[in-house]
Amino acid sequence: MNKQIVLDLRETVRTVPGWPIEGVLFRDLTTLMKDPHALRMSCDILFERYKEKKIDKVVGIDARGFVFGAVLAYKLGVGFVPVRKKGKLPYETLEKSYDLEYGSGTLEVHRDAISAGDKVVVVDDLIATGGTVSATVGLVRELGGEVIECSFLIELPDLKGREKLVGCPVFAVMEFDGE
Ligand SMILES: O=P(O)(O)OC[C@H]1O[C@H](OP(=O)(O)OP(=O)(O)O)[C@H](O)[C@@H]1O
Ligand SMILES: Nc1ncnc2[nH]cnc12
Repeated sequence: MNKQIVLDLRETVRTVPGWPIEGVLFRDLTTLMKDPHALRMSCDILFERYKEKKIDKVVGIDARGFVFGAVLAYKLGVGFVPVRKKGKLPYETLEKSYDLEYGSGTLEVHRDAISAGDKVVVVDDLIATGGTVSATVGLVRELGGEVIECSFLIELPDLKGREKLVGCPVFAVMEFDGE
């Protein structure tokens, strides 16, 4: 019988102060990802949460949302849709601009990636100000998709990101304060 591995996932996240700009406490998930038990536990938590929800597609946000989103899609047996930083997708796209904790940007999705009525879960590694995910939810809804929930490994509650997601449930595996 497999020995159960009890692990505090929070301890596998590395904090890097002052990156990419002064004043930011960067929560680095590469240390969680390189730990096989932490990676598996994180992905299993997401799978258990959505396995009965009749999800049609997982939307993952460039770039760190691709890691967890693709695993979730594989485990659910559904398709994966990448929402990418502007200029990376080759076919017809829809785009939205957004602000985040340390900058701004534009996200794109292929216009044919989501069909009207698709039940979608949006996955990213982290929600801070919520700018990135609210732009993503806007793209999914414009294509006729229904966002069942936005799902993260980490929420930074001090930055009040979930307040930007009106009418959209938010789930996070862990929370980290600003200090
Ligand atoms: O809630 P917000 O304030 O919008 O911030 C959260 C976003 O910031 C990070 O991505 P980043 O833009 O640094 O890109 P990366 O995943 O390519 O590193 C993170 O992966 C989220 O996508
Ligand atoms: N503090 C933070 N750590 C990691 N990723 C982020 N994205 C936005 N803010 C972040």
